[in-house]
Parts: sequence; structure tokens; C-alpha cells
Amino acid sequence: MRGFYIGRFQPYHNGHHSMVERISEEVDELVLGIGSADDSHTTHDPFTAGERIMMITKAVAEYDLTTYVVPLEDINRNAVWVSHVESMCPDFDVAYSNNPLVVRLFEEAGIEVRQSPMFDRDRLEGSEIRQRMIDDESWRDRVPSSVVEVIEEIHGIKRLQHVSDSDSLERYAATGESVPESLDDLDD
Ligand SMILES: Nc1ncnc2c1ncn2[C@@H]1O[C@H](COP(=O)(O)OP(=O)(O)OP(=O)(O)O)[C@@H](O)[C@H]1O
Ligand SMILES: NC(=O)c1ccc[n+]([C@@H]2O[C@H](COP(=O)(O)O)[C@@H](O)[C@H]2O)c1
Repeated sequence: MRGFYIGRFQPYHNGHHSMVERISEEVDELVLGIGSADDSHTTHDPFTAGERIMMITKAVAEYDLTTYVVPLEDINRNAVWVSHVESMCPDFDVAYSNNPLVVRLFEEAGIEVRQSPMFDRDRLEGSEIRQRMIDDESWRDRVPSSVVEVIEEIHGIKRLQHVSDSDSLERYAATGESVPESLDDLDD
């Protein structure tokens, strides 16, 4: 049996990893879809598809599971999104997601969807982990060690802090408020 699990994985964290471990008890093979593959270099989506492929491929190597990592660009039409996914991926029997839109789209297409409990959600949430990276607070214990290595190799924290500062500058420019000194010397 082959499963499909989609996420943005910005970054791939221990909640995703626990979900994959749980899925590995139910399927022999797993397609991991990297959603919003075309997005990167923003506060919401800092890492490229290639960087996320590295994070996931290295992390799931510890499980006894055949995996296929497939980057999936967003398309501007929910009604045909499942067909888009199917056109890019190996066939699968069951989809895993806790995202209500994803669940609805797969169910409407007649594909079985399984949801899982959220693991330690207070700590294991992408947006919380990205904010901790921006604020120089501890985040390494919330992702697999192989993901720490990839983020360090690509200088991911510096990038995220830079794009976050740029977003803040744009917000100040839009409101006309004066820019705090901490953002004044932002490198281009
Ligand atoms: N701690 C968790 N435990 C179980 N499933 C999770 C956990 N965090 C996310 N998921 C699920 O994994 C899938 C992919 O999630 P996603 O990549 O959006 O992570 P996220 O932590 O929700 O990130 P963000 O805050 O950036 O939206 C979704 O179905 C999501 O509900
Ligand atoms: N129309 C579309 O392109 C469409 C529809 C539903 C989900 N998606 C993508 O699937 C992924 C779902 O992952 P998350 O559960 O992490 O949000 C996201 O990247 C989302 O953009 C895309």
C-alpha cells in the first residue's frame, strides 16, 4: 500500500516526523508532496523546494519506508488541484493531511483521507519555529538533527531574518511610521 502526505514543510519539523513515523506503520511506501514548491524567500515560506527535498530525504532515511519526495507547485484552481497532484506523483491509495481544504478536495475526488492527532502542537508548528529562528531563540530541538544540518548548510537563519526584516521595512513604508534603529542598517 502506498500513501501520500502533503505539507509545505517550512521547515520539516518533529510534528511532521512523528506523523511520518505513524504513517510508516500503515503503508509500505510514502509519497511526500512538498506543497507551494514555487514559494521561497519569504517569512511564511523561507526555504526552496530543493532545500526542503534535502531536509525531508535525510530525515526520513531513518525509517524503514520507501519514500518519493515530489515538489508540487500551487495552481490557482482548487477544483483541479487533486488531478494536478495525481499527474505529478506515483499512484497512491490513501492521503494523509490535517489541512481542512486538502481533506475536502481529496474526499470530493473519492480518495480516502486519514487524519492524525497533532503532536505537541504548542511547540511543533512551522510558524512558531520560524518566529523563534527570527528572534534567535532555541529551535533546534524542534526539528530532526538532519534538518538542523541542512538549515546550517544553506545559512537559512540569516536568510529568514533578512526576509523578515525586509517584510517589516515594507510594512513601515506602507504605514508611514518611522523605522526603528534595529532595521535602519539592513543590508540589501
Ligand atoms: N505537530 C504536528 N503534529 C501532527 N501533524 C502536524 C503537526 N504540525 C503540522 N502537521 C500537519 O502536517 C501537514 C503539513 O503541515 P505544515 O507544513 O503546514 O506545518 P505547520 O506546522 O502547520 O506549519 P505552518 O505554521 O507554517 O503552517 C498538515 O496536515 C498539518 O496539519
Ligand atoms: N489550488 C492549489 O494550488 C492548492 C489547493 C490545496 C492545497 N494546496 C497546497 O497544498 C499544501 C498543503 O500543505 P499544508 O497542509 O502544509 O498547508 C500547501 O502548499 C497548499 O498551498 C494547493
